[in-house]
Amino acid sequence: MATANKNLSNYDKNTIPNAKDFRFGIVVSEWNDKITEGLYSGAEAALLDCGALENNLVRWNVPGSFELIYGAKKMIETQNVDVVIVIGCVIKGETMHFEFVCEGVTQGIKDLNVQTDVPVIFCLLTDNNEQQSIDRSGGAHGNKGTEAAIAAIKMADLRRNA
Ligand SMILES: Nc1c(NC[C@H](O)[C@H](O)[C@H](O)CO)[nH]c(=O)[nH]c1=O
Ligand SMILES: CC(=O)[C@@H](O)COP(=O)(O)O
Repeated sequence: MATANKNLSNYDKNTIPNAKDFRFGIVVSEWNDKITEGLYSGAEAALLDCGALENNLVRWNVPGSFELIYGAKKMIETQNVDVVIVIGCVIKGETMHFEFVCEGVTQGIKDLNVQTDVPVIFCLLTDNNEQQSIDRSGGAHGNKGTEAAIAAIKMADLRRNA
């Protein structure tokens, strides 16, 4: 189902574990910061709405989405978090750079999920234009940051009970 047919901000709190006992790392790319701040706001609001404590949200900024990989790795190594959310927005330009950044981040985050014991949630927009990013960061299609926060709570709970 395409995002256009699914509001990314809809969730039922009755189906989500309480987040009060979990510690969240959130790594945010500064590239396209109007978009990434919108994604972060959606994620933060959902985490707090589901019981997360403000003091248990650890936010770091990195220059661009490619640096999300290293930022997440160091977050895991040093901050005693139960789960990490990486937030970025990659918008296609004139060259193949878009493809390499998107694939690189995808593979790097996948590797962290395989090689570490902390889930890393993939909140990366990979859009053809800025309007698609606006629509998915609190606009017409909701907020992928909200979606990522809910996934983070569920994965932290799975890890705790596994
Ligand atoms: N074009 C975008 C980038 N490019 C920068 C890279 O992510 C990286 O910071 C650089 O290659 C240095 O390592 N980053 C985004 O997050 N979004 C873009 O649209
Ligand atoms: C995804 C990007 O890195 C992008 O901003 C690069 O733009 P361009 O391909 O026009 O150099």
